[in-house]
Amino acid sequence: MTTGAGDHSIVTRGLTKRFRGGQLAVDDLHLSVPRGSVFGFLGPNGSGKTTTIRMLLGLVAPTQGGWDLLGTPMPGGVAAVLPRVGALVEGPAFYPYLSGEANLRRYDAADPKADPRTASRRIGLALDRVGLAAAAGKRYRAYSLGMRQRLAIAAALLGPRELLVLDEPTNGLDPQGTREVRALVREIAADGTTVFVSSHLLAEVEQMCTHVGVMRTGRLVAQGPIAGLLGGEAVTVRVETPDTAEAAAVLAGLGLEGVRTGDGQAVAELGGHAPERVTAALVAAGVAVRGLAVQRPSLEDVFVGLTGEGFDVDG
Ligand SMILES: Nc1ncnc2c1ncn2[C@@H]1O[C@H](COP(=O)(O)OP(=O)(O)OP(=O)(O)O)[C@@H](O)[C@H]1O
Repeated sequence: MTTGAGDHSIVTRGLTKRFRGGQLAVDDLHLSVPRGSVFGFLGPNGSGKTTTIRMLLGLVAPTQGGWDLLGTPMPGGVAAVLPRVGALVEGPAFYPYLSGEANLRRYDAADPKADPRTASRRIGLALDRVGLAAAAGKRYRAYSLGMRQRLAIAAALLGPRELLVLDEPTNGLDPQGTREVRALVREIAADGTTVFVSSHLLAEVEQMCTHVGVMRTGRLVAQGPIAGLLGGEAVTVRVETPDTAEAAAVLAGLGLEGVRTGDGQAVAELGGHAPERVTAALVAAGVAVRGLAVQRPSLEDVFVGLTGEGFDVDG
């Protein structure tokens, strides 16, 4: 199926960045971020995520390649498009002794494109959107880590946005703050804003995103809907038993594929078989079943399958 530019919030064509020292930070990137998606831009530290985001926002010039934001070729369209894009790349510096609201006022006043006549309304909406309306008058220094990051996201939402770009928004947060930010990202997406969010945490992307692009040393090794990437991996059934040969025979007899044994286990691809039928067949054949587990593929399995390497899942 071919898709028009209007279906995608971000499209890049061979986007490449070589720094002056010769470092190839981003290498021939072809990204397609569908409108309405929560797109997880996943990769270990140093894989080129921030450099890509900086190029997308026109903060650093690519060495090669082109890109569209919201259907408009860049960098020519920067002035027209950027007001419709919210971004959190390096968190804005907030004043500790000012309230959240006063900080947003200062931030907004420093933006020459922002209309001061609508500032109060826009600030109110942004605070409300990130769940800080009740804490708007509190000093920033009294905010929790999660509240601080939500205020930074509010700063990116001081106008109606079609696309929100967040660079590692949960970095440095405590577990509570991380949960708050993840929930907020999902809410913003539910409002219809496309969210492009970078992360080095597989589990986070798996929980928060509909789509993923996987970076490895400057190259995009996979992209697409998470469900599609996971769908390529088999669901397996793992039987713990002293009778591995008998169990394997039962699994093969049921028509399961990829049957293998070892280490007190018989393993096979579950295919379309119901786990309860498999269990019943094993028991009926007199196999001593100590345990039976159905393992669904995770994004980590997909990642390891793609790159042959593990991933720093815990950050
Ligand atoms: N201004 C620069 N000059 C030279 N090299 C740079 C510059 N900025 C980034 N790099 C290098 O480019 C590579 C990609 O860095 P980048 O910050 O884009 O990765 P990242 O995936 O965002 O990682 P992190 O999460 O650690 O920021 C790294 O090897 C980095 O050292």
